[in-house]
Amino acid sequence: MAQINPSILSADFARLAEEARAVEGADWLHVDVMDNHFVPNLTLGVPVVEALARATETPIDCHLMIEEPDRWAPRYVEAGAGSVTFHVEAAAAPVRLAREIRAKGARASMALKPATPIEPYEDLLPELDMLLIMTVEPGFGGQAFLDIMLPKIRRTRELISKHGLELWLQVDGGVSAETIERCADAGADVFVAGSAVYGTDDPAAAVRMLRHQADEATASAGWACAH
Ligand SMILES: O=C(CO)[C@@H](O)[C@H](O)COP(=O)(O)O
Repeated sequence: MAQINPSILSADFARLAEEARAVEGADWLHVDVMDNHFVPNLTLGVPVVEALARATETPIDCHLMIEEPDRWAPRYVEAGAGSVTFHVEAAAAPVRLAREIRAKGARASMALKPATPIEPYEDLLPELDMLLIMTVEPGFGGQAFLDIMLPKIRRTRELISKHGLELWLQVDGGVSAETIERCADAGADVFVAGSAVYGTDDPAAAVRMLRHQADEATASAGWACAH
């Protein structure tokens, strides 16, 4: 079944605990950490992730858009994140970092910005639990989905199949009722959605609707999710 991870970046930051609970039933709560260096925006850090982990039963999927992830990612596992994503463009030693995240008890995930190809990282895939393909330039919610990322999603799904991996394939940016089916058809199985969930009157219903759309598209495409 497709996983839907609402992005807290599109929530009301003055009511974070309430907004986190508004999407219980989602698979993971996606938490965007931005440092104003790796991306031109500043959001939240370790203490807020700790507070969110206490506030909701939904596991935390932490996306680090920061410099020096080798130094910081382990702190987010300690803060309670069940999955930690670092950007390969920022990591000094991605294999060592993925192993450290796993050793500390979280799922290890690596993200690629739109201009970063997957092919140089084929040999790293067995070290990961999830690969995140950004479908917008990281930094802000509410941007338009980049259709030109669909071939990269498709090629990544082929690599996952070729190596027989159970790696999850996440997409993030501009995912909505209008775009989720194309992502699922191309091979994504984990979908981050910010404005398409928190921009509605009923975030929990939006999660269910997106999941249904993704599942239908995956079934027609004929490949099976690893979860
Ligand atoms: O990482 C990011 C942005 O850099 C995302 O997680 C956004 O928060 C997604 O928001 P929408 O594009 O779905 O509104």
